[in-house]
Amino acid sequence: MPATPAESAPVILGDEPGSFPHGVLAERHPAIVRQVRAAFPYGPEVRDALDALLASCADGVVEPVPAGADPTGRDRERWAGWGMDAYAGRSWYDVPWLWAESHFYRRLLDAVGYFGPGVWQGVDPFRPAKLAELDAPETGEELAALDTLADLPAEERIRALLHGSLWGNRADLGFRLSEGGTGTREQVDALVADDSDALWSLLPPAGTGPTGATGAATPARPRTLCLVADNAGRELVPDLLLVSHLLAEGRVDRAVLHLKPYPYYVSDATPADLLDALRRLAAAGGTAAAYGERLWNALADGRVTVRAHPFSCAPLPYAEMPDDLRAEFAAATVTVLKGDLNYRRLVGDRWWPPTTSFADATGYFPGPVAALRTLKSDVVTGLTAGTEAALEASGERRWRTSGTHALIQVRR
Ligand SMILES: O=P(O)(O)OC[C@@]1(O)O[C@H](CO)[C@@H](O)[C@@H]1O
Repeated sequence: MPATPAESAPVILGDEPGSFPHGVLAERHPAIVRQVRAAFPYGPEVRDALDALLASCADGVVEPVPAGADPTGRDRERWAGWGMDAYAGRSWYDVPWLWAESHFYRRLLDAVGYFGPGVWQGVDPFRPAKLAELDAPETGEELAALDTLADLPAEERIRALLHGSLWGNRADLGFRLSEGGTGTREQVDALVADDSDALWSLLPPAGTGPTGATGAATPARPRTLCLVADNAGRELVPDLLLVSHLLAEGRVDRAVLHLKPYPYYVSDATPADLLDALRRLAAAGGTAAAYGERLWNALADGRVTVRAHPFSCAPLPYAEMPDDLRAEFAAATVTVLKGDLNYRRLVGDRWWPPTTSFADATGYFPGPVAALRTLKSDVVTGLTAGTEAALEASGERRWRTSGTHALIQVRR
């Protein structure tokens, strides 16, 4: 029997040396600052600001967003609403880890002058890394492999596309900084939970209606997929292929792509990254270009829309989402959240017992919801006791954080 979520599951902090969250604050963040410092010929002012952030990573504190720090002038107010007053002046290590990480990316963008005014306004500090990945030979190979999909039976084809999108989540540039590798470490094709049948029951092919939780057919209405994207490049590309395929099969009539309003967690996809991905699909030729063209047309005629909601970069769980976002998700046939960070925000960044029911943890979500995620942090719910025991017995100590395992979880 899965456990029921207890409000008391402790919120994850980064205060325990040797833990994964502590390592992110103490090692990953400084590595990111150094990478950004080397990415562009920033002048002395930016370099000094980056050095100050680097020093702060070791023993600094949360600092309020400077007044007028963004062109809209609303960000300071937003951060106040997101808990800044409670956390300003406290150590990075003593506030919720999710909050500290999000604050780090906001501080980094301030340091590089992203919010301007000035020459660096709007320049994505992670763009060189994102483009290198998009233009890497491996990306070309993955896109060329798409040509062979046509030979597969329809069910296998869509499964391959779903798994491409799922495992594309390993393409997380922040994660690779920590792993110190190229990301080519052998992928253990291990799903710790697989509710893909439930996902397809929500999105059956055209002409067949979706079934409700009881299995009964639900009345026909335009089917809308909300895809809350994660990383750009080698994750966004397979996400787009999946969306294009779902449109082609009439499994969805519309899609809303939720992207980040500004660079975040190194490689999270922004609207500019979407354009780069479409460009890459077009350049690939063959089947990939055809998939890309279909998506281009759907964007042009409004069947696919793009959102970059400020809450997408909020340091809070989705349980605290604002009403306008709640209404959008409520109207969707299903909302698919990609990746590890979205998963943490979906179920709450807490030390849940792994057998906590996913349905209960996401019970607040305003409509059917699915998570496609490789495991890159300690949070996990919805495992059976048997799966948890097998993982613990496997001898693979870092099954929660190494990205070798993945899950497809659905709450209808
Ligand atoms: O959301 P993503 O791209 O799948 O992963 C984000 C990530 O790399 O960053 C966080 C640590 O910084 C963890 O949630 C996770 O390991």
